Amino acid sequence: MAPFYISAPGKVILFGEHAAVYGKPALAAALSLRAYLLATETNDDSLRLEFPDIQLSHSWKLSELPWENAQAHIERKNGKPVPTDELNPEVINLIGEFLGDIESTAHYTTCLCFLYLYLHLCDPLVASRSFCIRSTLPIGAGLGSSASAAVCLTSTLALLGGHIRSPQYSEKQRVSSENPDAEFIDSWSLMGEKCFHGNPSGIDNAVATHGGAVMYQRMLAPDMPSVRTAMRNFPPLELLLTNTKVPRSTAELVGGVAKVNTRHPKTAGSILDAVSHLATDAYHIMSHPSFAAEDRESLRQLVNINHGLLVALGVSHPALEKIKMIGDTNRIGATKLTGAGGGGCAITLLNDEVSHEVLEKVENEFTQEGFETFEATLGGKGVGALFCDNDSDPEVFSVERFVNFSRREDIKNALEIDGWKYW
Ligand SMILES: Nc1ncnc2c1ncn2[C@@H]1O[C@H](COP(=O)(O)OP(=O)(O)OP(=O)(O)O)[C@@H](O)[C@H]1O
Ligand SMILES: C[C@@](O)(CCO)CC(=O)[O-]
Ligand SMILES: [Mg+2]
Repeated sequence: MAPFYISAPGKVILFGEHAAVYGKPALAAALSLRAYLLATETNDDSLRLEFPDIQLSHSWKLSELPWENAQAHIERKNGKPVPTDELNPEVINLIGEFLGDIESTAHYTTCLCFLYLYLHLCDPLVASRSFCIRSTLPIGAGLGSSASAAVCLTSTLALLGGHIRSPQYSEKQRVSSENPDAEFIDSWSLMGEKCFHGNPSGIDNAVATHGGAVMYQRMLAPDMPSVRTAMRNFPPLELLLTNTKVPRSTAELVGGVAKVNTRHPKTAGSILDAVSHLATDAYHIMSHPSFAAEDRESLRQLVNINHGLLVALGVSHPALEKIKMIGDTNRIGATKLTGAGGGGCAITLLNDEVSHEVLEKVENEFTQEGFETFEATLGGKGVGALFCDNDSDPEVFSVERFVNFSRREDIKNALEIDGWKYW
């Protein structure tokens, strides 16, 4: 199969992060920053991962991977592998011996995610390949980078394994609003997210798959499907996205909230219920056909309340509080952490008519603190593919060039081109 790209967006959680893990509703929107995966055939008996964004280059001999042994433990329905509530322990054990030489947690979880999805979705008869991922998203910053990577890996391996068709078929199906291939990608990328952080709600991979903006609610009963409500009239929001650049792990932060919930169940329960109410209120406000100034003011109020509740759960960070303090001092709007917190990004819902001078002053203060602000739009496309055909510029599909891009804008300029098709 000729080289091809898969791309999936990151996300911004507007309301409801962490509460989403406990089955409360949360609102999130696709971000215009994305992950891109280039799949190319190699002429040796290997599967090669080139993930320069996390300084990972790793390969396995295709013939040595336990594909056959794994099949005995994989449930299939109509020939397709069935996702499970928990990671399949037998398959995890089989993978374990192929990860022994990997020390860093980020490398380990990424290789675990790849091998878990490969053994379930791909087919060893697929020629040996190289898989390279690059992101215009900041990694580990609360913008869904793990989910966008998981959706890229899932879509690539499911396409190679014959479990989904290329997206031009889905474009025809969209008329019937059925999109089995996108649902397959969504459900299997959740398995990928489980490799990254154990107990994901599914909101990140849902947005990375389907794009747009959603109210999402995980159902806690096993086998109960989550509820994803597309927000069709997503209102234009003036948002500032600021990265503290403080590294952190979603797995650890989600684990920290679980400890609070175990030690103080009633208190934590009241906090999570309050987040549930504000997320539901925000959904109704954002769904108003005539989204007006008082609606924007109500949303900013809910942003401040949501941030306070996340502080109470212990997932803020002094750098996030610094962003909030600078923003509040200059009255630019309402600021909250987004994603798992503990560092990473904050979003500010800007006040109406904030002057350019004030915004420039604030952004200079952020820069002096070592923070990075992002221009980004919300509500864009979900997972898509770009195939190399006779009319394609071979340079676009050069692994060498793709691996060596050193700036986000180089990736963006090279790949925001015509020809992409979306599931
Ligand atoms: N471009 C990439 N290449 C390889 N691995 C990646 C890439 N982007 C993300 N990852 C994997 O995802 C991990 C970061 O996931 P994590 O869930 O901690 O942060 P996030 O997804 O950016 O934030 P949040 O989950 O709060 O939205 C990285 O350590 C790495 O293992
Ligand atoms: C913190 C969390 O709510 C969002 C992470 O982006 C975890 C999840 O919902 O999977
Ligand atoms: Mg993540």
